[in-house]
This record gives sequence, structure tokens and C-alpha cells, in this order.
Amino acid sequence: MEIFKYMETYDYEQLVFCQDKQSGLKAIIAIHDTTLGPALGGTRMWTYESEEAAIEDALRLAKGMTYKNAAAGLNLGGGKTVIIGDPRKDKNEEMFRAFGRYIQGLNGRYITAEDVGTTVADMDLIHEETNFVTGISPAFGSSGNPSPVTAYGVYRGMKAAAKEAFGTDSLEGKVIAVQGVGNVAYNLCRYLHEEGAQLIVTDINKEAVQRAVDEFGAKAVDPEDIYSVECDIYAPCALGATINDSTIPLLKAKVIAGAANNQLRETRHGDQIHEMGIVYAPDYVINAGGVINVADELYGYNRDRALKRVEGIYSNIERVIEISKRDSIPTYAAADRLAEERIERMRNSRSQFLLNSQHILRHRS
Ligand SMILES: NC(=O)C1=CN([C@@H]2O[C@H](COP(=O)(O)OP(=O)(O)OC[C@H]3O[C@@H](n4cnc5c(N)ncnc54)[C@H](O)[C@@H]3O)[C@@H](O)[C@H]2O)C=CC1
Ligand SMILES: CC(C)CC(=O)C(=O)O
Repeated sequence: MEIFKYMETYDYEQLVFCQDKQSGLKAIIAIHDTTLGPALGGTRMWTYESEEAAIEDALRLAKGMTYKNAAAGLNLGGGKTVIIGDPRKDKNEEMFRAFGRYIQGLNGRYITAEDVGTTVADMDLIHEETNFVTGISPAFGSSGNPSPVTAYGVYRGMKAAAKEAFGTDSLEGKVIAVQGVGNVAYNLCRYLHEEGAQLIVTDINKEAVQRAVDEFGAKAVDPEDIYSVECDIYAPCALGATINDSTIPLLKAKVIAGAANNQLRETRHGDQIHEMGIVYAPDYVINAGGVINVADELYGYNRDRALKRVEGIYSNIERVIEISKRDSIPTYAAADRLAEERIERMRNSRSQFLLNSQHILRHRS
């Protein structure tokens, strides 16, 4: 991978490599775009096949956050971190503290939160070193684990997509295939079960599957069978790129609506599902609940205010569908248009000089 070429093509601002020998920290912070404000995005810990795969993931996820934050109406830019390692074996206190110091060194250009492989406890360790972290324990007046709120947003967005496909937003009796029943999808399944949906679930973690079977009466299938099951809605809630050349021909669903980031392997896969008449709820629009929730901490966390905003994911999905129809483009492209137009508007808005604490004139004020 030619890193600078890639960064130039997709207009990235900064890529930071963090190494701490004692704790074993190997982290990559990617900052995509800070036009709207400081970059906010979670930290993923994962066992990558190669350093290149980790860099690519950080870059792709960071760009996704720029679009997610913009489309959600937040005054935040996009960034993301990946830590290379196995979250079950390789974590230690020094690692997250060392990582916290790296974040502090960015002086507010990047604010972190949880993602796959990291927890509230990890954020609390980061918080020992920096205030540029969200999703820390509620005991600190913070919002805690974002996953249940992400799930609520996905549930709301799924209803809006269902309305478009089936003429009603009721999910009662709908068969929903959920891929990955981790932190977000477990909570999503609860909403869906309460509304009377029939669940088909899969996960590489057998205990997670069993919990969904026991608590929600879900039917379990093997991971490779989830694409081809007879269902109304496919909810990808594990990792990205599951909508691709191999899986698209297998899909029976009329709606794709799930929590995973970067669901389309390539944009042409978004074109393909659009041509097939599948209503696709773009990943970064439907899964913005978590970031909306943690971003609320920046104003002094108020759960009711955050949930009210997350509810609006329903109307945001409706808006994306409207743009898609108006401009005859797939929904993923409509979402990009929504986000890019907001960033451009803010970039071009007239700015008047205001004296701030950094300016050379500050001592004269
Ligand atoms: N946690 C949050 O608030 C947010 C999460 N997301 C995205 O949603 C997705 C899920 O996030 P979490 O629930 O937090 O992660 P998680 O790690 O708790 O859950 C993911 C689940 O997927 C399973 N899985 C992994 N590979 C699989 C495969 N090939 N087949 C079936 N299952 C597989 C894992 O065993 C795990 O149970 C991720 O893509 C994440 O980036 C997006 C926005 C916010
Ligand atoms: C988990 C969120 C708090 C932020 C994030 O990284 C995301 O939405 O993907």
C-alpha cells in the first residue's frame, strides 16, 4: 500500500503510529477530516493478519466516522484507532495508559470511545491520562457503554427501511437474520423480539448464540449459512465487507439494516443491491446512535437528550431514501451526498476573525 497516495486520494489529514515496548502497544490513529470539529471515533482492538490490514482498517473506519458524524448532524470530524492485538489476551493497564498519553499528545484533535474489542474499563484507563475520551463509566458522569444506544438507533433505522420496503414500519412477524450477536446486536435482538419479530442468529461465539436462543427464542444457524436463509431483513452486526460478490447472490432479504461499519466491500456492491430492489440502510447513518450518545458527553451528558437525538435516525434514513429516489442513486450514494453537502456547506461558510487563546494578539486583549 502506498500510504501517502492513499491518504491523498481520500483526503486524510493525519496517520499516527503509536508504539510502547513495555506494554506491547501498537496502535494506529487515523484522522480523516476535521472540518466540522475534532475527530471522534472509537478504538478497535483486533488481531490483524498484517500491519497493512490494520492500517487499511484504521483509514477506512476513520473516513466512515467523518461521514457518520456529518450525516448525524454532529459538529465533529472523523477519526478512528486500531490497536493490534487479541483483546482476550493482550490487554494490560499500561497499554491503555500509554495509548491515553498518545491521545493527549494530539491535544484534542482526536477523541476516542469504544469499538469492537474495547470496553468501558479500557476507556477508564485511557481517562487516567487524558480527557479526550468518551464512553467512560457513568460514575464519572459519563455515558458508559454506547452499544445499547447504537442498538436503539439501528432498531429505529430498520423500522424506517422496513416502511419503505413493506409499506409498514411494524416488525411484528418479520423474519430477521442477525449476523453477530455481540454488544450491539444482543440489545437489538431484544427490541426486535419485544416487537414480535422472528430471529435467526449466528455468531462465531457459541455462548453469544445460545444467549439469543434462550432469551429471544432465536433460531441458530452456522455463520456461513446466514446469507442464504429465507428472511425479510438481513442485519449485519459483526465486522465489515459482508456485502460482496460471494454473498449478494445468496441474499433473500428485501432490506439490509444492521450495525456493522463498512458493510459494502466496494461501492459497486451498493449499486448491485440497489438494482436488485433491496432497501439498504447505509451503515454509517443507521449505526450513529453510539457516537451521538458519546458526543452528548461533550455538552455534559444528558441521556434523555441523547436518546431523543438517536430516535431521529428514523427520519435520517427516510431522508436518505428520499434523496436516493429524487436523484435516482443508490442509498449509499445518497448518504454520502447528505454528509458531503454538510461538510462543504460548513467549509465554505464565511468566517469572521475572532480572537482566541492561541492567537498572537491574545496578550493585547
Ligand atoms: N458498539 C457500538 O456502539 C458500535 C458498533 N458498531 C459496529 O457494529 C459492529 C458490532 O459491534 P459490537 O457489537 O460492539 O461488537 P462485538 O465485538 O461486541 O460483537 C461482534 C460480534 O460479531 C461476532 N463475529 C465476528 N465475526 C463473525 C463472523 N464471521 N460471523 C458471525 N459472527 C461474527 C463476534 O463473535 C461478536 O460476538 C462492529 O462492526 C462495530 O464496528 C458501529 C457503531 C457503534
Ligand atoms: C462506538 C462509537 C462510540 C463510535 C464509533 O467508533 C462508531 O460509531 O463506529
